[in-house]
Amino acid sequence: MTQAIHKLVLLGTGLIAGSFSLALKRARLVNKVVGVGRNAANLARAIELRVIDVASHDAAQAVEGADLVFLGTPVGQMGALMAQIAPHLPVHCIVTDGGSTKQDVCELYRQYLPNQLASCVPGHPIAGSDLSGASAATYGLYEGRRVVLTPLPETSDQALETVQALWQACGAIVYEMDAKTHDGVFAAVSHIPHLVSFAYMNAVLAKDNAEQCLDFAGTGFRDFTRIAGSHPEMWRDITLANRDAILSDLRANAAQLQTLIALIESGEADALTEYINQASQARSAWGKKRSNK
Ligand SMILES: NC(=O)c1ccc[n+]([C@@H]2O[C@H](COP(=O)([O-])OP(=O)(O)OC[C@H]3O[C@@H](n4cnc5c(N)ncnc54)[C@H](O)[C@@H]3O)[C@@H](O)[C@H]2O)c1
Ligand SMILES: O=C(O)C(=O)C[C@]1(C(=O)O)C=C[C@H](O)C=C1
Repeated sequence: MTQAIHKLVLLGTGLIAGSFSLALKRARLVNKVVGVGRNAANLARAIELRVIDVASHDAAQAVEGADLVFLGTPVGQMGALMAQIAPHLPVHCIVTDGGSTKQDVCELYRQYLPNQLASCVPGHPIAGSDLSGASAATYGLYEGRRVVLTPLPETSDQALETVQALWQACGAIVYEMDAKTHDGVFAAVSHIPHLVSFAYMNAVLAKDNAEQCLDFAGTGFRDFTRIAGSHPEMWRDITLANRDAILSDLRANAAQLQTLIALIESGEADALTEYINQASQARSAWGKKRSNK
């Protein structure tokens, strides 16, 4: 059982940070939550929904007296926020984040918080949705879900153990990974599916009868494109931050499409069946394995 946090500050009060706050409140592990944001209506809604207790537009002032800071903005905003809070962070305050990419965020900790690295714990919850803002925050978002921490060599055992225990109190299962491995894995199984879904959606929109196509779209379309409705700024930042791994995997995906085109052009039915069968078996096995856990 970890000690309760007296003051938690959310830098960015949206789905990810808000759900962290709600889960910790439910576990009675936090006394006061200050939410920092750019959007007054979102902050007002966060107070209404009890996601936060106090709203602020001033990150530097908000972190005074904090014992935990959670960065919950798109990754492209995190450097500027770290720079703002650096001179105001209490000595033992732990700083963590929920950013979807980790090599860039680790580099930002080094650049902007060089004297506080022992208290910095980069992290990434593998849970979320296509919805955003404080009103999308839910108590149970992290229950049974994975969280990957990518500690810096300087991160202290005490800071790491505290963040691990807080995520566990949210119901999450915590793993550790180095940041490069993390970014490679999540390029393949998170970033590429989103980008392919955006590209596919745009391909449908470019058709002459796009409206008619969308009108008749069924559950296959719905399942494949849910994530195309995700937040543009967040996905722009992820894509630019993890450029190399994403480009390499996007090219591999384009090569698969070329293989598929060649199979269809040649009319090789057995080879086409085998191509689809390989994917189908692997997806079914993944589904069974996950539902057993
Ligand atoms: N959505 C997901 O499925 C998911 C999953 C895991 C991790 N993440 C990561 O978590 C982070 C937050 O994502 P989210 O889904 O909660 O987004 P969100 O849009 O719900 O919340 C982000 C909040 O940050 C605020 N914000 C942006 N720039 C700011 C700034 N400079 N100062 C103060 N506030 C600012 C926005 O107004 C918004 O309220 C991102 O880094 C994202 O990559 C998202
Ligand atoms: O459920 C969704 O909508 C998500 O896309 C969540 C999802 C993902 O699984 O790819 C998105 C981004 C992350 O950083 C982590 C989780």
